[in-house]
Amino acid sequence: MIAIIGGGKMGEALLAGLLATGHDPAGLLVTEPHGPRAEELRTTYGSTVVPAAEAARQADTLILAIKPQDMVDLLDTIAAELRPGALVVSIAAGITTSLLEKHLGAGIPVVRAMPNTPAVVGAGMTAITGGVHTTGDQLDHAEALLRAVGDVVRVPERHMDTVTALSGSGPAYFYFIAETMIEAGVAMGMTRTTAHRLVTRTISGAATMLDSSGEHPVVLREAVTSPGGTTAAAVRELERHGVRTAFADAIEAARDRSRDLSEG
Ligand SMILES: NC(=O)C1=CN([C@@H]2O[C@H](COP(=O)(O)OP(=O)(O)OC[C@H]3O[C@@H](n4cnc5c(N)ncnc54)[C@H](O)[C@@H]3O)[C@@H](O)[C@H]2O)C=CC1
Ligand SMILES: O=C(O)[C@@H]1CCC=N1
Repeated sequence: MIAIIGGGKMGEALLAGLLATGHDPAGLLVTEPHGPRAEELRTTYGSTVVPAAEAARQADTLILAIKPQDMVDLLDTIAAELRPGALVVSIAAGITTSLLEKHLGAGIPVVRAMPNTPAVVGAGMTAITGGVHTTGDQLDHAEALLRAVGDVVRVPERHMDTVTALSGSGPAYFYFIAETMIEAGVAMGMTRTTAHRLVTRTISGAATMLDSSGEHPVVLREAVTSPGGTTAAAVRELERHGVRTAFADAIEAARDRSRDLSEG
C-alpha cells in the first residue's frame, strides 16, 4: 500500500502519475485534510482519503507532500503509527533526512526527494537521496515510484538544496522568462494570443534541442547569434542589465532558503 500525505499540486501529480503507470487504485491512499480538495480527489481519481495516522498504519510506503512548515507536526503524528519496515519519502523543500529520522524515530528508512511541477505532465525531474537507514533496494523502490512522473537522478544529500534551487524552483524561472517575453511582444503591438504561441513554442523548441542535441547551451546560443545581427544586440542588453548575475544570485537565494526551511 502506498499513501500520499498531502493532496495538493505535487501530491495530485504523483497520484495521477502512479495511476497512469498502472498502479492499482486499491493500493493507493491519500491524506488530505481540506474537505473540498479531498472531495475533488475522490471524484477525479476514486481515491480513498484517510487521516494521516490511518495512512501510516496501512502503508508500506508513505510519500509526504505537505509544506515544509507543516512537516514536524505531521512526523510527530505518524511516528508511532508506522508499519514495521515502512519507507518514508518526503518531497518537501529543505527537509533533511536527519530531521525526518529525528522525528520518525530510530531506524526508520527515509528518502528525501525533490521533484518539480512538470511532473503534472509526466515531464518531471526529480533528485533523490537516502537516509542512514535506507537500503539500496528502498532507494530503487523510491526511484521507481518517482519515475511515474518523469526522470530521476540520485545525488548526495549535500546537493539537495542546490537541486531545489535549480530544478525544483527552475520551472518558475522559465515561466518568468515566458511572461516577460510575451509582455514585450504585446508592448510592441502583437496580440497576446500570437505572442503566447510564439514564446511557448520557442521555449519548448529550444528545450527539446538542448535536451536532444547534448550540446552545451553556449554552442546553441552562438548558432542563433549572427555577426552584427539581432540576437547579438539582444544579448548585449541582457549582459548590460546583469541578467547573468541576477540568475546566479536568484539561484543562490533559493538554495539558501531551502537550507533555512529545515530550521523551521
Ligand atoms: N510546487 C512545487 O513546485 C514543488 C513543491 N515541492 C514540495 O512539495 C510539497 C507540497 O507542495 P505543493 O503540492 O506545491 O503544495 P500544496 O499547497 O498544493 O499542497 C499541500 C497539501 O497538503 C495538505 N495538507 C496540509 N497539512 C496536511 C497534513 N497535516 N496532512 C496531510 N495533508 C496536509 C494541504 O491541504 C494541501 O492540499 C512542499 O513541501 C513543497 O516544498 C517539491 C517540488 C516542487
Ligand atoms: O517554492 C518552493 O518552496 C517549492 C520547492 C521547489 C518548488 N517549489
